[in-house]
Amino acid sequence: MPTPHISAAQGDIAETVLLPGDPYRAKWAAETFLDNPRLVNEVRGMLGYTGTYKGNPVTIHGSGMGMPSLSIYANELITEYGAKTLIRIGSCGAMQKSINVRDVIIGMSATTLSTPSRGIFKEINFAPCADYGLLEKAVTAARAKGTPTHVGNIYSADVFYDERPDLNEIMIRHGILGVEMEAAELYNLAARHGCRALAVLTVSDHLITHEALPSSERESSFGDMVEIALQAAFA
Ligand SMILES: O=P(O)(O)O[C@H]1O[C@H](CO)[C@@H](O)[C@H]1O
Ligand SMILES: O=c1cc[nH]c(=O)[nH]1
Repeated sequence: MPTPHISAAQGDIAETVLLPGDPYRAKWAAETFLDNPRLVNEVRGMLGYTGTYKGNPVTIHGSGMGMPSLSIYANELITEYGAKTLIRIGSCGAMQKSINVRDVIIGMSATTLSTPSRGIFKEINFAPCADYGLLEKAVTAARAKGTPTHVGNIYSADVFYDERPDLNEIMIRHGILGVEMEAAELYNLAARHGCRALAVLTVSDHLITHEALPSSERESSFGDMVEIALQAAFA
């Protein structure tokens, strides 16, 4: 049954869903890595494609930017379309000197100031964490590809233009690898609904060195991340 934000028919969404923030990354990844990709959603321009990877059905669907947006799509994909494995494929800013632009960061856990789940967790400081099986398979796939990869705690921020530089300093001092804006709520929702979730991120810019990936190089750098996510899902 179509939802307020997804017009796909039942059966048009695969149990495995890759979630980039950017709907055009969904289009590019589906057309580059899937066999027979077809458009299954374009409500509000949030593109979703379903195809196969090595014979396995996969949907690649935009999540939009930020946890409230991701929450809408992940909720509908899980509760109305039966998604079981959800892997975010996103960009992030590096927060440690040992990490370089183009490296991959896999989010073992995700620190936040708040999430859309705050209302139900109340006094509980729930620790959003990745599915270990997916994480292990993603690490194996990344090592096999030779992609420089870092695994650990990430920061899912509520704002891109942060007026609190002291927060980043505290995150850096506590070993946070990188900052992005969706993974924590994806992990919360996966825990609530008995799904598997993981965030595989490509470093697009560096909060300490201020280096940034030129837009001309983004696609080729993001390709490793997509392949790592697909291999983790089906290993
Ligand atoms: O590249 P995506 O997947 O959108 O991820 C990152 O980029 C956006 C901010 O520019 C946020 O969504 C952040 O999480
Ligand atoms: O959320 C994000 C994504 C990329 N780079 C950042 O600094 N923040």
